[in-house]
Amino acid sequence: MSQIDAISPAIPLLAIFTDFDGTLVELADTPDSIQVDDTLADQIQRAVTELDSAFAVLTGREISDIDKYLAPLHLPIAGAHGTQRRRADGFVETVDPAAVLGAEQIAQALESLVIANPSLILEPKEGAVALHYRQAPELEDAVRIAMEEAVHNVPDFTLVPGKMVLEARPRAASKGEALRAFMREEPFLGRTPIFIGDDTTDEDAFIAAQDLGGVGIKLGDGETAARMRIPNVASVHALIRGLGDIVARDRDAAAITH
Ligand SMILES: O=P(O)(O)OC[C@H]1O[C@H](O[C@H]2O[C@H](CO)[C@@H](O)[C@H](O)[C@H]2O)[C@H](O)[C@@H](O)[C@@H]1O
Repeated sequence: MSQIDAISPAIPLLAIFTDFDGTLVELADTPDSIQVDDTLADQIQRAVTELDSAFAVLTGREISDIDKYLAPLHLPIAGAHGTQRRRADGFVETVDPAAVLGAEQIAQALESLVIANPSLILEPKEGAVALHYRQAPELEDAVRIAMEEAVHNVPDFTLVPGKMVLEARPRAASKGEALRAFMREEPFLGRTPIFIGDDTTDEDAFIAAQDLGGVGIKLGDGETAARMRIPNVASVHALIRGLGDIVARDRDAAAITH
């Protein structure tokens, strides 16, 4: 083996993108009752360091939510299904005012259904809306009908089904578009993207990662465009640790050889 072979990276320079709920943390009964592993922020920080900060979260939650759960980290994040975006340099893009207004109108239109059915959870976000029926699965059809009506009056919005939730977001925003935007910028530029997710709302980002020469990794069962699968949240944590280990090993090997 030549010296060059000995120090060449075992894997290409990677950019890691990951979903949050159901991927970095287990699903819970309500959005606020998730349990975040005490070591998660440290594990991610190590990967961030080893990957030269090419690590971002693409989530349906708002950016502020992820900051709270992953404190003290302040990662690049696409929030509210790509409606919000904080770049790696910390700059937070302005959310389209039409999206903010549209989401407010949709949330308002759903209020009477939620008042009549307190087991539903309405989660208004900046530029998107989630209506959760995990506590009342029998209301799935009522939720769909109400959401369709609400979105009908706000034409630039579309509905995306998630896990026991129906969400409304602007047609122009998606996790796939967010991944593509990050990949045009440092420190992601030129790297090979990996996106890990568990839900139908992650499909756009699997496709985007694969279009850009990378790979989508789907957690769990279900039809998917992702080329790889991973069984559970614990395996996602192990993968993130493992990728950090490989990069560190390559760097150390290169340092010894030089
Ligand atoms: O894109 P993600 O990071 O996966 O976020 C998707 C949605 O996750 C949250 O809802 C889901 O998780 C809740 C907590 O486990 C669960 O109770 C709910 O049934 C799930 O749909 C979050 O509340 C939403 O805002 C996100 O869009």
